Amino acid sequence: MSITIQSSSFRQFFTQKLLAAAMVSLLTGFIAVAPAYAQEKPMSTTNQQAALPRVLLLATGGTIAGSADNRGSGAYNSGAIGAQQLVSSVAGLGDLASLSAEQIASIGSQDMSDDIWRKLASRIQKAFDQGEADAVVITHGTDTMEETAFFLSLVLKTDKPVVLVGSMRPATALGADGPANIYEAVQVAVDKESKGRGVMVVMNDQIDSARGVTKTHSTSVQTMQSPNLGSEGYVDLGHVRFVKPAAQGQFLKLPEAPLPRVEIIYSHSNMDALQIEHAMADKAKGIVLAGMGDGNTSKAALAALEKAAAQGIVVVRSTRVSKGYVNRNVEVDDSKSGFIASMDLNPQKARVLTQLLIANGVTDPQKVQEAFLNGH
Ligand SMILES: NC(=O)C[C@H](N)C(=O)O
Repeated sequence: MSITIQSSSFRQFFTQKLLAAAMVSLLTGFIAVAPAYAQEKPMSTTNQQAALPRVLLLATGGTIAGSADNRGSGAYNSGAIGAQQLVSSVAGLGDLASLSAEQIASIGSQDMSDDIWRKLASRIQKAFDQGEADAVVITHGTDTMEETAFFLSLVLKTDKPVVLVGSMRPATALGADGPANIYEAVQVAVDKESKGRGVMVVMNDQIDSARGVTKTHSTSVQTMQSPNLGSEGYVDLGHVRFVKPAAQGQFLKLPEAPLPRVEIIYSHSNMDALQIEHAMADKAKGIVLAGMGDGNTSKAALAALEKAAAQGIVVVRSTRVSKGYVNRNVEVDDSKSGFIASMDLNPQKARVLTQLLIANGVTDPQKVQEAFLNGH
């Protein structure tokens, strides 16, 4: 909205300049209005365009780009609609920003890969380093959105906003949530207060940090939440309202793909050591335990994990519980066993951080633990 005011006040300013030029010309006896107009007009066009922030939209697929033959059945193809079509389907976007769109991938985010992460990270870093964009918006499936967001937040070196957005209903659905989510994502991306907040997720009027956010519902549009850290803010009837101060986490160098092998092992009653032994035999560089409660598991599994840690495998205790921290040395003696407690990070995010740390040569349990504490 401020852009509309700026452009109309510029028109006022321009009209005044034009009138002034005409009066001067008349007074001096020269018909100089036309040259004055010719001089001023290109300036006005350039300035109006310059007033709009430049947003680079990178499309990766997901339900937000999903298309269904039958509006009622629930079945659809993820990633069927291209970046340009997505952008042009959202009325009013052109008033918010000067947008350019690129297709990075066309997948359901269940197929997200290290290669696409690298592509995304490199493209964004280049766009910022070369001054091509003031902000980036990424359209992405919701299944692994939290992992991509967290990965990017760790490897991008910028204070410019990066916003991930998705939807729970395909673009062809009645009441599709994608267009409103894209509009709000761009609103957040161009908001002055978004600078220095790192990577964010915007969906269903809510703004969440890359570190805090997780998918909490398999089908509802109100799925993205930050159970441990709380939301960063809201988009409230067109107003972007942050409720937390800006903060950015740690930076790790972008490694080559594929990232080191780190397995997530889900804990359950009557658990033996078999899966852990398989991970060790498969040469996993790290194991993240999706433990019970505060990151617990059976005696048999614990003994196997101790063996893994003794062999130099990075062992992180997280939890299968959807809310709460995993703290050090509660029911498990992490200091004795060489384990790392995941703190606020769920297993899938603990895996991303562990992979990046190992790729950056950080494997000492104490150093890994420090990295888990950094930025939460
Ligand atoms: N709502 C979604 O976007 C789910 C979809 N499977 C995806 O992650 O691509």
